[in-house]
Amino acid sequence: MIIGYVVGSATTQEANVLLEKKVRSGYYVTLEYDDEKVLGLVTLITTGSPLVDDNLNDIELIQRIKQMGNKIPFYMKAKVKLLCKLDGKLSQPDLPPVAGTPVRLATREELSNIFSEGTIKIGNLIGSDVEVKLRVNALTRHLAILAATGSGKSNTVAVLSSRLSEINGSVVIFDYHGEYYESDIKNLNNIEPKINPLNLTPNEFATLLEIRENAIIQYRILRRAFKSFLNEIKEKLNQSTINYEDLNNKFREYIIKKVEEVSKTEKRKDSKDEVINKIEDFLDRYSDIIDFTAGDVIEKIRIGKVNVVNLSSLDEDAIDAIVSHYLRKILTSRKENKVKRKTGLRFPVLVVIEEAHVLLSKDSNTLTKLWASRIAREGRKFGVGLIIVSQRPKGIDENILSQMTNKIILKIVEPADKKYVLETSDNLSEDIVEGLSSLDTGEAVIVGNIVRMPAIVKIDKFEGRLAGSDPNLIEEWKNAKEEVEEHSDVLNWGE
Ligand SMILES: Nc1ncnc2c1ncn2[C@@H]1O[C@H](COP(=O)(O)OP(=O)(O)OP(=O)(O)O)[C@@H](O)[C@H]1O
Repeated sequence: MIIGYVVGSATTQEANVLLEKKVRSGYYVTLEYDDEKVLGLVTLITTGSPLVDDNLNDIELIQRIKQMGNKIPFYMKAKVKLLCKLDGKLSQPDLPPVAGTPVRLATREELSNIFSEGTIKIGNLIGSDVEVKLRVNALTRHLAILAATGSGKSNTVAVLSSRLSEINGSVVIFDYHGEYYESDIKNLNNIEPKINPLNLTPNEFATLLEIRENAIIQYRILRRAFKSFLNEIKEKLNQSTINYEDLNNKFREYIIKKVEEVSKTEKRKDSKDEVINKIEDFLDRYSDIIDFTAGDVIEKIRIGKVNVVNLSSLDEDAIDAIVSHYLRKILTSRKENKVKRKTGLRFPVLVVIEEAHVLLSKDSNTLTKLWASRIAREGRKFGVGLIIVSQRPKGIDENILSQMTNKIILKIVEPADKKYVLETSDNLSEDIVEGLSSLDTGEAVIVGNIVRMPAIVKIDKFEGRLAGSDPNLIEEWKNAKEEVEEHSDVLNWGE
């Protein structure tokens, strides 16, 4: 069905179309010219009138035209981004369309050949029943899910991760707000956020204490003390002269005693004191995640599951400690498996980091950012993919965001966010980014190797229940009031 004709000047990237049928931005069209069929994407719709144009300043003239019962003539135009030739290879158009070239809505078959070739369905092209299926193997080149608050990030994560688990995928979600932990996502595997010091290397423990390797004396003291502690404990455990619960209660005392011992040969006392302060501080802040009875984090990750680490009860520093520890263990364990085959994590993992503008902030050096950067650089070779989620893209570290080859971008309104997303993406164009403000909830632009062409998609609604959604205040007040009235003899909340 012809919807209009090319007018004015055009390039191999873009053409303007005078419409005779109504369409909305996000629709796909085809143009046949130069013996080729070219796929286009409507990125902007404008209207105007040859009679009542911007120069008209006389309101009475309009009123008189309306009073004579005449309709004011108007036109609708579409800006069309030329995507590719429908030649199987989806190559770039060699020539622009000339004025008068007819423009048709792309057919279901034309669109299915491009967008329905992937492995897992994420939704449908906007305004159509053409399924959009993602090419899952491309996820090792990482993915960013970006959107303003309330636009559908969590829904997208839930749909994506549950469908990945249905094809035996292994996803680890660091659940910042506890939304997935209590949800009814299929194949859910909840993991308690614990770290067992016996599974830490001295370097890891130093990193958790934020003792950097360039703090040479402190690092040396801690490294010696922790190694000596590990050797002694492992010996006692072999002789079963100590139990794990006891360790949980006496860890602080044991490790500080070791620091005192190894520091005897050190000239500078202040370094020892600094190390003890960092240990005290660490255990004051992280005591609820240190657990000698906890197994190795890698052993808790299951294949074909959505492995959710509930971080909602922890503060930002503890979250950083846990997430960085997991990232480090996952990357090193996958490397181990690649080299030794028989040991280490035996399957690829996709790791979802929410609140990426906090944990991967461009303005701070979190422990998580250190390892997320390594995974962004090296993870592809070892089957570790990052999926970062944020409602404030401009707060994310530029190097990390620019390595997220794939993007699912829902509604973004803030100009600074849009500009930053455009600057850190080499597969997004200005006109597509401009259109982000007009997306409705659950509508997204998907770009990168996970799709063959930029896709404007209505993401499927997650069938299950996600926790963490906004509380129903009226409902909760009503229930609480009824409870007080029912038990007024024992309860006197808020009276
Ligand atoms: N694809 C969709 N189809 C229909 N409704 C959707 C879709 N995605 C999200 N919603 C609805 O929009 C609301 C917000 O969704 P969601 O919590 O996923 O957004 P969010 O960006 O994660 O929000 P926040 O930033 O607050 O976490 C929810 O009520 C959800 O049901």
